[in-house]
Amino acid sequence: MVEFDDTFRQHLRELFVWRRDVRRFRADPLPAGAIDRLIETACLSPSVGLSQPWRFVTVDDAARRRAIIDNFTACNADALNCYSGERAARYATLKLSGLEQAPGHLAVFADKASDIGHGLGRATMPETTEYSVVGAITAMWLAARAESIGIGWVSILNPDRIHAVLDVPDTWKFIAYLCIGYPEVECDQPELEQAKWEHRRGADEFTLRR
Ligand SMILES: Cc1cc2c(cc1C)N(C[C@H](O)[C@H](O)[C@H](O)COP(=O)(O)O)c1[nH]c(=O)[nH]c(=O)c1N2
Repeated sequence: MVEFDDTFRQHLRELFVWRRDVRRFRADPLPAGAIDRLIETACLSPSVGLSQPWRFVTVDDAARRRAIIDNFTACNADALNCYSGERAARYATLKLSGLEQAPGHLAVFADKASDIGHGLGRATMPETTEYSVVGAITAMWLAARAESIGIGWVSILNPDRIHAVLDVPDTWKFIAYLCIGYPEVECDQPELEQAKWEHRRGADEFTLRR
């Protein structure tokens, strides 16, 4: 039986507070096996019916990385066009990916066709497959921070294009593209908050009592 004491709980709380979405990476490479270790930790996550629907693709090929970066650039330009006035001006100043600098690139998919788990828990809520994968990504995000490794989630991408670039099975649904590396700075405040785009709100704003 493993027990966790107050000191551990304090550290765990700090881990949650100091985990960041990282877009600014140092150039130094990740230690050998770091991403594999993070994937192994992610695989300890809960999943509907123990289906483990997460599928990971490490992207090291320079041409594929370039194609992903080009897709981000195009999608980000489209996103900018959805804003106007002061909000557009502010959006244009945001750095919304570390794709160019990050030493590690990891795409994450949900396998919608896997038999693992025998369908348990998915009949009325097939979307629990995707929920399971997002949970695993969150676990990986925290595990990385515990090793001073930063992760940045990039969603300003076209899923069909990501499929084509990475040549993965049709039954895999694109969930996330992660940039992984050592952050330039550590901070306890989201970058979007520092940029005055949005601020973190307290739990009371999101909690109903019935
Ligand atoms: C599903 C999803 C998708 C994205 C993100 C997150 C999640 C959960 N985030 C990161 C997001 O902006 C960030 O988590 C919040 O701003 C809060 O900051 P911290 O994660 O606490 O640093 C994110 N950030 C970014 O710069 N580009 C992006 O495309 C995305 N996409």
